[in-house]
Amino acid sequence: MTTQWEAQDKVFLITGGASGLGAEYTKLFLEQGAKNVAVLDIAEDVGKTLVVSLNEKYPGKAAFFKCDVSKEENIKTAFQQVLDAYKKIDQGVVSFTLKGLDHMRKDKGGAGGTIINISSIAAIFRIPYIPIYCGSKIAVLHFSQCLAMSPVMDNTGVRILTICFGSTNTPLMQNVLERAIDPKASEIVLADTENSKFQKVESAVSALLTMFKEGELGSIWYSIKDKPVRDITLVVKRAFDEFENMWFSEP
Ligand SMILES: NC(=O)c1ccc[n+]([C@@H]2O[C@H](COP(=O)([O-])OP(=O)(O)OC[C@H]3O[C@@H](n4cnc5c(N)ncnc54)[C@H](O)[C@@H]3O)[C@@H](O)[C@H]2O)c1
Ligand SMILES: CCCCC[C@H](O)/C=C/[C@H]1C=CC(=O)[C@@H]1CCCCCCC(=O)O
Repeated sequence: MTTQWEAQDKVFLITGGASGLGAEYTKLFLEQGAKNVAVLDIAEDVGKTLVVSLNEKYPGKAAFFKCDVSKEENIKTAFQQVLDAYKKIDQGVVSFTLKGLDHMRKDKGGAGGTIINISSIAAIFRIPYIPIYCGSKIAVLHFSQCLAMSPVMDNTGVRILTICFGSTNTPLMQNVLERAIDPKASEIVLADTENSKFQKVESAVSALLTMFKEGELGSIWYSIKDKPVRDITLVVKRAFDEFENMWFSEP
């Protein structure tokens, strides 16, 4: 029987938590009984407005911390502010893995818990008009995959999970045509955008919750087209095993 993880009484830290999917995870974990949720985001006004509205329903449970996750100093400062406010962080969503891991790992006095990294189908599909985005998303996937391997993670008590979402209806998907790297790409983008079935935000959020409750350390999940979330760890592992076996089989 799979262990069921619960959000009840846990402290969450969510980067990019002011809007889009991050804001929905914030709401989700409060609904699930989180003790506190720290929302980190670069967008101060949006983040503050969100926590004001959440605190009406969950008094004192949500707080906003301004943080640009592309800046190491910002991450350090925001982390310290969250720890000063809540004393610990035991669950985190997205892109702060090494800093988060350092605070959370049991072998360094942390509370253990879960780190969820948000990847994308752009990590496992080759999409020619968004190469930088694809590169960054496979980096998230591979970073998480390597980090979760034995023996490095054996004593940390931290569960690393990764999810690959397909197109999901959030602000990220607005004005996409303007963001293709090349004007020649626009037609392909348009066709792709029209053909691809954007899933509902609720489907992505429900997928994330299932993964949070059931996911094993190092597992990788796939959520597209409003379908039930799937654990794709073995599929990804098989691909990498094949390359590694090619290397090991050479004399
Ligand atoms: N929407 C999709 O189709 C989709 C699909 C797969 C993966 N994803 C991933 O899900 C995550 C959230 O996407 P979304 O669709 O909710 O996007 P979004 O644009 O709606 O929201 C992103 C949030 O991140 C914040 N942010 C941006 N740069 C930041 C920075 N440097 N520091 C701190 N905060 C920053 C923004 O202010 C915003 O609140 C992203 O990692 C995205 O790649 C989205
Ligand atoms: C030029 C954009 C074209 C988008 C159409 C594409 O079929 C959609 C891809 C989304 C599917 C999952 C994602 O993560 C993808 C989200 C893509 C977001 C791309 C942002 C790129 C950027 O602004 O740097």
